[in-house]
Formats: sequence, structure tokens, C-alpha cells
Amino acid sequence: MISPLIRTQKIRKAYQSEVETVWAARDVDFEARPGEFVCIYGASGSGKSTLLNLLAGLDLADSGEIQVSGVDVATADEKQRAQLRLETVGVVFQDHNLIDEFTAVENVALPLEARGTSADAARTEAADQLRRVGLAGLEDRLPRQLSGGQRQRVGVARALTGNRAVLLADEPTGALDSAATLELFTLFRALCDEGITAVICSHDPRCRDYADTRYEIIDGRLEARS
Ligand SMILES: Nc1ncnc2c1ncn2[C@@H]1O[C@H](COP(=O)(O)OP(=O)(O)OP(=O)(O)O)[C@@H](O)[C@H]1O
Repeated sequence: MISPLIRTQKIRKAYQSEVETVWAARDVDFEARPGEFVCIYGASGSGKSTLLNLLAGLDLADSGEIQVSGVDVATADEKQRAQLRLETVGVVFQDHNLIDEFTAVENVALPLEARGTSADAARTEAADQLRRVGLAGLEDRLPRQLSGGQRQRVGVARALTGNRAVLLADEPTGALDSAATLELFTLFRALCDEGITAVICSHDPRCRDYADTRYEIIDGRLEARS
């Protein structure tokens, strides 16, 4: 049995308003193994983004344990959590968040240069990552010269640079048409088959067809689905 790369135990996160407590994560137990494609779905406001943000160390839980690749995210300080994102966990959002003035290869090289990789080596690896996501030949295009689906692929390539093993994506196909959506799910499947662990939150029910494991979130509670 392969050990989980991500494991959470009883994570809780609540927001208190004047009138009520909103549970964004309620006793969430979750595991993902190397190479696993996990699809998480649920109604708007159910807690999908909260869970991804907690796994990425972008937000802190009120209580519970979160282990990602041996790092205790719940107790790590801000610097250690930033290090985890630089080395292990890549995040992709609905909006690609690329730098408009940078070419595809420059956008992907950025996190490598942030890690101290030389400009030449960063560019070589960035070009390799772009090839991996099916964008060979488009390295020197600016984001506005790419389709929405291609821009998301650049975001995926950037998230995976530097050998990062975990990909977290929050509604990555929210701005894509139907064909580009399926292409992106197909890419996630291929990456997981190469050993990447992907946790994808998606409203699109077709995501479930590509995943190994499915969960629904209902009011912050994570429930396994077949
Ligand atoms: N900073 C905050 N302050 C107060 N409430 C918040 C905050 N962030 C999230 N919430 C609440 O926590 C709940 C879960 O939010 P979350 O963004 O995780 O849901 P989601 O499933 O990702 O929704 P969507 O599909 O609309 O993106 C919601 O009820 C939301 O209003």
C-alpha cells in the first residue's frame, strides 16, 4: 500500500457572523496518494475553496491536522508554508493569473527563478514543462495570444515546475468551453498517470469520469462518493 501524500484529520474551519456560524470545513478527513486524481464537487459555498486553501497552506484551520508531503501544514509557520508551495504544491485557479507582459515560457520559469535557478536552466525546464502540457512551439507567445485552454495549461506547467508533486486546482475549467474543459481533464489524468497527485474542485460533473476518487462537500462536510 502506498502511503498518502496528503492526509488530514478532523479539520475544522468556521466563520462567525453576527447571526450564525458558517462551517467551511467540518471534521474533514481526507487522504490522497501519489498519482491519485481526486475530484471534489459541491454546491456554491459548500467549502471547496476553503479545503484547497487549507491544503496549500494559504489559509489556516481552526483545529485538526494537515500533512502534505511530510510537512505539518497546520503548525508550519508562514515561511515553511511558502516553501511547501515552492517545492511541493502547485496551485491553479479559475483565472490563470499569468503575467500579461511575460511570455508563456517566462511565466513558467518564474517560480524556478524564485528558487534560485539560473535564468538559462529555468528557461530550459520551463520549456520542458510546456511540452509536458502539450504546448510545444508556443513558448514565446504572450497570454493574450493563447486560447483560454492554452492559458490554463501554462498555469498547470507553472504549478508543476521544480518537480512539484501535488497539483491543487480550484474550478480550473470555470472559464473554458466544453472542448477545452475535457482537454484539461484529460491532461490532469495523464499527469496523475505520471505520478502527480491532483485535487481538483470542479462544478463540471464530467470531472468525476476522469478521477480515481470523488468527494462531495455539503456544508463543510466531506463525503466519499462512488
Ligand atoms: N473570509 C470569509 N469570511 C466569512 N465567510 C467566509 C469567508 N471565506 C469563506 N466563507 C464562507 O465559507 C463557506 C465556504 O466557502 P468556500 O469559498 O470554501 O465555498 P466554495 O464551495 O468554494 O464556493 P464556490 O463554489 O462558490 O466557490 C461559504 O459559506 C462562504 O461564504
